[in-house]
Amino acid sequence: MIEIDSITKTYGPTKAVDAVSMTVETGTITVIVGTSGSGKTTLLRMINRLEEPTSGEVRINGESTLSVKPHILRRRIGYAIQGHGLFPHHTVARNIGAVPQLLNWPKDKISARVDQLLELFSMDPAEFRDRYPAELSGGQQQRVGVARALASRPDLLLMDEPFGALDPIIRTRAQEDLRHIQQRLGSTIMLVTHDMEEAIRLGDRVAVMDGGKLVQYASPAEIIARPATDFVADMVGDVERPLRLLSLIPLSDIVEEGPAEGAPLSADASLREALSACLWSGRSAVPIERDGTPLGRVTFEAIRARAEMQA
Ligand SMILES: Nc1ncnc2c1ncn2[C@@H]1O[C@H](COP(=O)(O)OP(=O)(O)OP(=O)(O)O)[C@@H](O)[C@H]1O
Repeated sequence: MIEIDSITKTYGPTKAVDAVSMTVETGTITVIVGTSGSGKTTLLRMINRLEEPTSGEVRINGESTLSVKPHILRRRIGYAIQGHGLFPHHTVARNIGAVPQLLNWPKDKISARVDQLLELFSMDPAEFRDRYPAELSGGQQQRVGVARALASRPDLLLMDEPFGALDPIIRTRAQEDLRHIQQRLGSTIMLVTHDMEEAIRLGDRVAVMDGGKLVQYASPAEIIARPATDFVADMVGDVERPLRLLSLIPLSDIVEEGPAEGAPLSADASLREALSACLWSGRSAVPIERDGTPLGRVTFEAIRARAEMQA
């Protein structure tokens, strides 16, 4: 559990972060979202002490970060930033293994961990472990950057706009990968973005920052349904509200018996994805499966009925 206790950072007259308190449960994704200059990055960087707080404290599993030397703390906390920050002259394997190596893990354990992470990120180890960053696509570089941050099984992974540089399609894929991997590994992640869509898609909890203050800290559903301030409501935006709500509901909620044509969707996919599939292919229903086993179908009508219920 991460406890952020009334943490403040002032730069001269500017309160970059103003008495923010929040508790993050182990094994969850918390997304910090806000406009430019709202203090997101400063808040994140105070957690691994890349910035020292002016006042307040962060505790990780009960232990104050102030009682741990910053370089030791940063080995225990993964950090991934936009543009990945890979070492250009090191191979993919050496990049991913950088922190385990600092921690003196045995070579074969590092090697096994590198291969496991590459596989998790859908990159064949035989093909990719000896390549250099320049020999990867932008999306692959980003995945290696995240794999590196996860390599030593950190207590916590901090991510600052990790997908900011990716085009929208790769970005969605990268978000799905991260969700999947986070669930597999049970990691605790705090991620900064200015994109509310990303916050809602990824976050178990969403923290909305405005002018250095935490204005709302709640589940995505709560943020959408009951924005605490006009600022939050603006960030959520009214136009896409029904679609955003649909993106929170898994297909398993409304799956029914019966046939449907075409490519199946996973029961964990959202109603929004099923709606897109129906509209894109002109189908009135899509088949649903879980791990390859057919479960039934979701109909366009059922999605519409559910959207009306939510509105
Ligand atoms: N080293 C610094 N010296 C002075 N002021 C700073 C410093 N770092 C940040 N600030 C100020 O603190 C405020 C919050 O900055 P921060 O980078 O945390 O915002 P942000 O929400 O991450 O913004 P962005 O999305 O643009 O990165 C801004 O007003 C910024 O100008």
